[in-house]
Amino acid sequence: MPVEEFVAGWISGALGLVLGHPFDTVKVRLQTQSTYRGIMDCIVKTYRHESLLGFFKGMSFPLVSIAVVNSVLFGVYSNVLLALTAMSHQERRTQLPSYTHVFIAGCTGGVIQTFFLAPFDLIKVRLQNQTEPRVQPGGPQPRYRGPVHCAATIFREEGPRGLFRGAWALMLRDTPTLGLYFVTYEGFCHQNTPHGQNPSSATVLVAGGFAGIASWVAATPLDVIKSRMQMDGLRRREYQGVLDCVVSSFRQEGLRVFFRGLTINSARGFPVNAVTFLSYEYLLHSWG
Ligand SMILES: CN(C)C(=N)NCCC[C@H](N)C(=O)O
Repeated sequence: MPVEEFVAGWISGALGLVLGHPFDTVKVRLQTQSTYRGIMDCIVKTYRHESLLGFFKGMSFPLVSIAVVNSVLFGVYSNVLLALTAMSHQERRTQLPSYTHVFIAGCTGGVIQTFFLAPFDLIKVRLQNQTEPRVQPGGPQPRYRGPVHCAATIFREEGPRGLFRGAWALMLRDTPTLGLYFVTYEGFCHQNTPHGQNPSSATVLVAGGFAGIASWVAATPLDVIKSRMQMDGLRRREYQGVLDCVVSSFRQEGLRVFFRGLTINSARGFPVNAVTFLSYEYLLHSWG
């Protein structure tokens, strides 16, 4: 099992995360809180109330975890594709495997990375939704004092299964969309690269960006449900499950609720994944 894909996935995922975390914080707040009138209102209030640091709340954990998650995602994808097509990463650069095999490998990576992502994503969402300004001595203490305290508090108050709250919604969100993610990337690279050559850096950047947009547009409806399921259980349980959350959200807020965060997901998805794929390809090429 080639290890370099896992390491390249680790490094490229961390680079993409730092670039995209402020977008992600605004998105999560728009999806789970009704106090903001829109993206700009959320950005202005967050900056005014919490300074620039407010946009980076909940990032320390994902910086560790996204590296692991991205490592698992790219490593599993690449090795499943190797098993399906008997083509190495380098061979695949010049000879496109079937879209079916790419989709299957992407979905497999999506399922497996969920097990690693679920607890970390839960902690990220819980911390991102804490809108208190930086703690002043004697001021109101936020519920969670940091990622480790958040994990310990969830474990104590909601039990070990509490750390996997929203995991089913996360798996339903990520499995098909990660298949689409890799199909979009591989297809765009193949369509825009002369036969037998490696894609240029510009092609990889644009292909990665489009893959990010395509996957996040498809993922946004379940992304909203996932975030709401993760915030459920903080006080009294509001939802009996994913389907109940979907029906209840639709009944209360209409179809538009499933597209909350779509703009910001798309705006974030392009640069984050352009950087992720470019660094991933660069690292594998340099380790060639
Ligand atoms: C749920 N969806 C759509 C995805 N996970 N798409 C793959 C992009 C992953 C990347 N680390 C990012 O955060 O954009």
